[in-house]
Amino acid sequence: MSGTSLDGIDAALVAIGRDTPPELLGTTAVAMPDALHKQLLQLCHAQEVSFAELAAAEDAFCRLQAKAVNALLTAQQLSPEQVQAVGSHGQTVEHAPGGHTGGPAYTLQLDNPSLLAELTGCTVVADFRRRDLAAGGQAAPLAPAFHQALFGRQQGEQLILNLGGFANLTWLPSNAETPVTGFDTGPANVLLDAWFSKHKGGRFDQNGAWAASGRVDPGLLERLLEAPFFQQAPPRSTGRELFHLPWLEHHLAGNEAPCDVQATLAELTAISVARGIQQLPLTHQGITVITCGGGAHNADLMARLAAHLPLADFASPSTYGWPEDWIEAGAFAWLAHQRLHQLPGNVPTVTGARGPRVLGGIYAP
Ligand SMILES: Nc1ncnc2c1ncn2[C@@H]1O[C@H](COP(=O)(O)OP(=O)(O)OP(=O)(O)O)[C@@H](O)[C@H]1O
Ligand SMILES: CC(=O)N[C@H]1[C@@H]2OC[C@@H](O2)[C@@H](O)[C@@H]1O[C@H](C)C(=O)O
Repeated sequence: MSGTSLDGIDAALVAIGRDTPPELLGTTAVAMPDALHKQLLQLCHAQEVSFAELAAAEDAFCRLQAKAVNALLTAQQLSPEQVQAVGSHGQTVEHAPGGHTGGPAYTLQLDNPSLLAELTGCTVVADFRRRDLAAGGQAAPLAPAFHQALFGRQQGEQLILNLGGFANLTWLPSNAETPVTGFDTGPANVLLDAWFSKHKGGRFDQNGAWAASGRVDPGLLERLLEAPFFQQAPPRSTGRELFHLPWLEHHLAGNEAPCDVQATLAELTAISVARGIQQLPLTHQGITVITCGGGAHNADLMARLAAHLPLADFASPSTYGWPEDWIEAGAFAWLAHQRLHQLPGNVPTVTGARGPRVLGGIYAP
């Protein structure tokens, strides 16, 4: 798994049984080298791109994935034959489930599952999003089905929040008749990372310390919250094509202190997540929010969220044997398993697809 933050490849070894929740057996993270990070970031925002550039980025990305998989196999003393399959999400570089200017809907993940199969000797399952899109869905978020497999056996309703580059929610109601709900709430870390990198250098604002040193600019916050995405009803998903640095800069008056902008961006994430949660038909507001993704490590962001949701209780998925950084990688292992067993991977009430669909294609070793 590599998410929208472009911070690296997360490889998770997962045991999936029929009657037990998926179990995390081992993990390996490989950081994204600066050159590849820059290359992929440029592609995400490019107006024009050559096939050679696309191929070069995809190749480098795929080789990094293979490095992560092979390191995990070595660490776990496993041969490729002992692994049923590798689920490869690929790298999202553009996500346009509504199409652009009247064009067809698309979502683009750079990936080369054939090369990954060749470099690892494993069966690879890939291209998870496009079947949901073909069935009229948003192709995202896909994690809710996995959240259901992982947390759905607990008593009562469950709420899962992912704070990655973008934020998404999954609500598992206690009543099996009530449909599972899930949607993207907007940016989580993507703007925080971009603004931090521009003004301070480095990839991210450790623990949100810089944001915590600033003051929220209410005018700027109001202007940012006017983005049509925040008013959109689910099913909804988003990405870097809506929320990016030039979008932020367009809303600046020009005289803001950079740390105040950072504080405002953190507040934007917290408010948009809180509003998403407040829209859910929760049976009680004192719900436990299982929080995963890198943003769970950002103390400033978590404090802001707690301030907007005073009755909620924030918990780590570690309680269930899954530390916050491994849920998404686990989701794509589980989705690969679903594909191998011809089982659906999407939740139509989440993505808006016409029905359950078996997601992805299989690439033999
Ligand atoms: N200690 C920390 N303090 C502040 N922020 C952190 C910390 N650790 C991680 N992050 C944030 O989390 C981000 C990475 O999160 P994660 O790996 O969940 O994103 P992703 O999987 O790429 O995103 P997505 O879920 O959108 O695909 C970093 O870019 C950074 O902004
Ligand atoms: C198109 C795409 O890659 N979307 C990501 C992104 O990152 C978070 C959020 O936006 C979510 O919709 C999705 O990722 C997770 C893994 C998902 O599909 O559930």
